[in-house]
Amino acid sequence: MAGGAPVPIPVSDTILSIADLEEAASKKLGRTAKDFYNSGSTEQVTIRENSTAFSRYRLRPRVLVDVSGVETSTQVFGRTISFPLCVSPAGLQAMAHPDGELATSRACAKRGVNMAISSYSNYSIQAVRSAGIGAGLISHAIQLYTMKDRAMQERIIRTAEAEGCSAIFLTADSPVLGVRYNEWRNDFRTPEGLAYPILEKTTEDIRRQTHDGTFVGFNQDSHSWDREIPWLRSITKMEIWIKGVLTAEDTELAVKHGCDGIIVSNHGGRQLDGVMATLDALPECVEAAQGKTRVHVDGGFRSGTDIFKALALGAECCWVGRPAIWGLAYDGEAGVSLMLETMHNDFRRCMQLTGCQTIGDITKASLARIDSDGRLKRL
Ligand SMILES: Cc1cc2nc3c(=O)[nH]c(=O)nc-3n(C[C@H](O)[C@H](O)[C@H](O)COP(=O)(O)O)c2cc1C
Ligand SMILES: CCCCCCCCCCC(=O)C(=O)O
Repeated sequence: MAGGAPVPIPVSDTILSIADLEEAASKKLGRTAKDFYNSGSTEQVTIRENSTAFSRYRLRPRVLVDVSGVETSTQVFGRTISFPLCVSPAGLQAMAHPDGELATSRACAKRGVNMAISSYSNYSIQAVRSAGIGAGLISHAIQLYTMKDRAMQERIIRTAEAEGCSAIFLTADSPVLGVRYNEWRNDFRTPEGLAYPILEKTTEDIRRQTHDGTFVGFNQDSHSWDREIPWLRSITKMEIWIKGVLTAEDTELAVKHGCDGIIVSNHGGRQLDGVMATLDALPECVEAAQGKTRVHVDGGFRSGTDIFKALALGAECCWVGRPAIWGLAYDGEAGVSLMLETMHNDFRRCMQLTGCQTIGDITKASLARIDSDGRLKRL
C-alpha cells in the first residue's frame, strides 16, 4: 500500500470475482435501480463489446522471473497509488447504499487509489473529500459536464479547488443524454430523500423531471473545444482531463488544447450505442497522444487481467464505474473494499504469472491479438 498503515483485507467465501459481486448486488437492488445502474443505451451493443473486447487478446507470459517483490504501484495525479485502478465518476450512489459516495471515498482511500466525484453525487464535494481524507490517502477529481450554467460550473470548480481536488474530468460525450430504454419503460425517478448538492438541487427538484429532462436542462449542446478548454484553463490550475475520447483525432485536439490527460471512455455504453469498445479505441488514442498527454481508460474492466491488457496497450491507469456500485449495493463501504481487493489481488497475481516485477515491465510484448482469421499475432 502506498504510504499509511496497511488496512485489513476484507475476504469473502462467496464473492470471488466481480461477476459474483454483480450477481449478489443485483439481487439486492430493486428492479428500477438495477436496470438504471446495469444497462447501457438502446441495443446494448457497446456495453457488451466493452467486455468482449478483452477476449480478443491473449497474454504472453515470461517464466523463471523472480516476482517475489512484485510492485503494483504507479502514479496518478502526481501521487503514488497502490495499483493502476481508480473509481470513475458515477452519479446517484446513495440509491445503491445510504452511505453512497462517502463509502466509496473511504474504501478508495483505504486501498490507496483515487476517485472521481460525479456532478450527480448525493453528497457534497466537502463531505466526499473529508470521508476519504479521514480514512487514508486519496486524491479526487471532480467530474463536470459541459453546462449551460457557467456560473454554477465555476462555483463547482471553486469548491473543488478549495477542497483540494486534483483534477477536473470534463465529460465531453454528453451534450445530450444517451437513449436508455430502461428509464422510459420504468419511468425512472430518483428515490425520495436523496440530495444533489453539487448541482444545487433538492431531491424534489430532480424528482419532478425525468433523467433526460434534467440533462436537457443542465447540459450544453453547443459545446466545443474552443468554448470549453480555454475558459477552464483561464479559471483554474487544477489538471484538466477530457472524459469520453475514443479517437485519434480527438486525442490530438486534447494535446493541442494542452489538456493534462484523456479518459478513453464510452460512458460504460450509456451514451451512444454502437461506438467501439474502449479497449479497441485505446491503441489509436495512445499512438496519437505521443506521450504528450496522459491516457487512461474505463469501460468493462472486471478483472486484474483486464487491467493488465489495457496497460500493455499503453494505458497508464484504468477506472471502473459499475463494480463500485455493485460493491456499495452488496455491502456499503466493505463491498467497495471487497471489489478493490479482488481487483488488486487478481492484478498482482497476473503480474506475477506473466513475469512482471513492475508496471514498467508490462508492454506490448506482453500481449498477442487474435485477428479476424483466428490467428494469434504479436503486437
Ligand atoms: C450508474 C452510472 C452513473 C454514471 N454517472 C456518470 C456521471 O455522472 N458522469 C460521468 O462522466 N460518467 C458517469 N458514468 C460513466 C462512468 O464514469 C464510467 O465511464 C463507466 O461506468 C465505465 O464503465 P463500467 O461501468 O463498465 O466500469 C456513470 C456510469 C454508471 C454506470
Ligand atoms: C430522474 C432524474 C435523474 C437524475 C439523477 C440521475 C443521476 C445521473 C447519473 C449520470 C448518469 O446516469 C450517466 O452519466 O450515465
